[in-house]
Amino acid sequence: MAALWIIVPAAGIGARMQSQLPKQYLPLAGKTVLEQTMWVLLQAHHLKSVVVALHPDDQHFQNLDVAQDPRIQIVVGGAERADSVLNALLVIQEQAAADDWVLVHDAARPCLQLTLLNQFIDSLFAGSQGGILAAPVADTLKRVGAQHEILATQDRTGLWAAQTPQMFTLAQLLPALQQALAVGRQITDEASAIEAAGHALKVVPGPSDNLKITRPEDLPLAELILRAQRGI
Ligand SMILES: Nc1ccn([C@@H]2O[C@H](COP(=O)(O)OP(=O)(O)OP(=O)(O)O)[C@@H](O)[C@H]2O)c(=O)n1
Ligand SMILES: C[C@](O)(CO)[C@H](O)COP(=O)(O)O
Repeated sequence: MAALWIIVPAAGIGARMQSQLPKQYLPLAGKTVLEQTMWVLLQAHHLKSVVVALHPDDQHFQNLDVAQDPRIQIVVGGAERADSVLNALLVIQEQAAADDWVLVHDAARPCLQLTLLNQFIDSLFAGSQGGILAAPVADTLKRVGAQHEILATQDRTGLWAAQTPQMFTLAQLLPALQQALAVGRQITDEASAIEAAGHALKVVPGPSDNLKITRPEDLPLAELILRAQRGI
């Protein structure tokens, strides 16, 4: 029976957050951002293990209660998010079965609802095609220059904003990511590598509240979302 491995890229420095602490360790609804994310992921269907990619200098994770969960493994992250994911995949490859699945979810997306996570997993698990959560773009998109001048208004027909989780078979994801990085392709999500490798994938409509905490104003919004979701 195939199993699910989860990768949590958590090795970023959160520069856009402009905070002393890396954003994954900022307080959120009584815990840290990362703990809120891990609380959901550790309840995933078919879960075998969660591999968390940490910054080489991370001194925070070891102090979290969740770090004691025996299903969690730690790997050193890389220079870019894709490098962190690749490092985790190489650890998983040593332990996984050929038909196992890998789900990647950003540490910075703590508002993913458990019911949605497991619906997403169950919708893909019995098939062979991977998939991503995404939401159709709702705003008019402008291409803006360095002086904040409008360069063009982009046609947003058919444009969706990719989120995480993104889930693919290990057999597809590892070689696709290795190949994309080897040729210097700009990889900002796993689907980019899968697309470049010519694999089909499904887009599963995701909610607009599955936000990625990126800038300071995102944290109070995430607090409101989580407290509303969990009744805290
Ligand atoms: N080398 C990196 C860079 C990012 N990430 C992780 O990838 C997720 C999404 O990346 P992003 O929101 O860009 O986080 P940061 O890179 O920390 O933010 P910034 O770009 O503002 O520094 C985050 O959970 C982050 O910790 C990672 O594991 N390894
Ligand atoms: C993976 C991702 O969250 C999908 O939208 C996004 O690409 C991460 O980008 P970042 O610049 O690493 O935050």
